[in-house]
Amino acid sequence: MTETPSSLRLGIAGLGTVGRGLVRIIEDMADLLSARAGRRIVIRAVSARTRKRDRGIDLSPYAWCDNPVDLAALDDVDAVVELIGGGDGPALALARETLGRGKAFVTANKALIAAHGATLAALAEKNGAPLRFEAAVAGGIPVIKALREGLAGNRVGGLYGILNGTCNYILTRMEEEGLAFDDVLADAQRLGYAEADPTFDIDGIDTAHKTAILAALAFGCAPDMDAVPCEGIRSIAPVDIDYASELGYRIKLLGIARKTAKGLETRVYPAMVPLASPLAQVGGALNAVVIAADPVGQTVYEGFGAGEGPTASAVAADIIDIARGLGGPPLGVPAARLETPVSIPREAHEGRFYMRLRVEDRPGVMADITAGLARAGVSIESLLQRGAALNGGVYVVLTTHMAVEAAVAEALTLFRQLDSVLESPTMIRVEGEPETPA
Ligand SMILES: NC(=O)c1ccc[n+]([C@@H]2O[C@H](COP(=O)([O-])OP(=O)(O)OC[C@H]3O[C@@H](n4cnc5c(N)ncnc54)[C@H](O)[C@@H]3O)[C@@H](O)[C@H]2O)c1
Ligand SMILES: N[C@@H](CCO)C(=O)O
Ligand code: NA
Repeated sequence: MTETPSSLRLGIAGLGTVGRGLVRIIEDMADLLSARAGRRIVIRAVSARTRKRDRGIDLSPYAWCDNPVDLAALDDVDAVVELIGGGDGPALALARETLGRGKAFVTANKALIAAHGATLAALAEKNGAPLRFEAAVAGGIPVIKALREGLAGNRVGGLYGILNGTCNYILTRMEEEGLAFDDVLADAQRLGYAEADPTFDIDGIDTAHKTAILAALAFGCAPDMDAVPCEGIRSIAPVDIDYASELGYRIKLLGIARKTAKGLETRVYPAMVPLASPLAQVGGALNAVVIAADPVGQTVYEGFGAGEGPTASAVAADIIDIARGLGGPPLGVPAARLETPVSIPREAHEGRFYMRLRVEDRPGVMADITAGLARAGVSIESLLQRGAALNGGVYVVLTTHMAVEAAVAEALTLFRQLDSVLESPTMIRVEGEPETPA
């Protein structure tokens, strides 16, 4: 008689959007999951802030822990799933306790992995405990697996990602419906896309967490938030969305990681991407990642990066991997072999730029602007002046050829000193597509 493998017994911490979704998948798809995993996947215990809340799921079959960290010590829990959130606090304590005991740890928490990914990976490896975090980046899109496994036979040149559903949803509705930023944010929060603190979404911090993790997997380094200068979408005005479209672009919040001859550049900023590029087609709450690698070339991944079902499905996939006994270093290479790359500073970034200035409509103003650009060493690609702008003056909109960010910053400083420039100029970076390694 063949022996039936024992079930994989879970403790789940956090029963909010993702936790509830995971309980539903495990209950509703039990047979399919066990067929794929080769053993039953069962929930033994759960933890959340309040026990009584109506979540639309029956928790009565499961043991309850007031303190999520207690899940790790339960004898009938083999793997802990952390769906609380936060870079420190109970999530970190639970990760340390679980991995320290040699048990598997699954999380959707990008803040945690971005801050502590390397030390947790080292702890996991030391104790022979699996550590998985597919849902942490681009939710339901299997992009962690793509980088760690599917593309393992490639050298990555660069990757661009639309990694925050909330921001993409806001930018899309602003463009399509001409709505104000604040009205659309409230809708994204209602739909369960936004972080507990939505400033993490809007100010690009969530995208920076995810970019740091993708960079680590792509380039074999520790996730490093300090190396990801980050700007969000608060300052994106409807007028820039319109000019972008006129110039053949669409504005997207991008997480970027690319290796150049000078080092590794990781950045988060809203950028104009060509309308014909894959990222420009990604609307609403969808996420997408474009990876350029050698020898495979460009690969594109798109899908829902947030929301109950998509995110929980990625957590379920990690659990199945653990049940199957799939191992390997959590960050693709052993923690002891993670490199510390030279990080390209913000001001050394080379690229193309869009600028919009509201200026007085009188002779000589255009000459002042072009003189400022010449003094800073920035070459103009296109320059256009538009009729009356709000509150008097006219808009001058220009794009540059390749320029160094420090030079563009100098030009902007010079513009601010001109009497004819009526408000602080707007600058948005212009991107193409990631490049395969030279
Ligand atoms: N919502 C999404 O679409 C999404 C997508 C990808 C990743 N994530 C990540 O998944 C994680 C969970 O997100 P969410 O949207 O489900 O959050 P949520 O706010 O909906 O749920 C959080 C849960 O954690 C519980 N919790 C909070 N503090 C706790 C504590 N001290 N002890 C025990 N339980 C505690 C809460 O009671 C709640 O059940 C976060 O790391 C988030 O970044 C979310
Ligand atoms: N707040 C995130 C959730 C997914 O990580 C988003 O909007 O994409
Ligand atoms: Na994912």
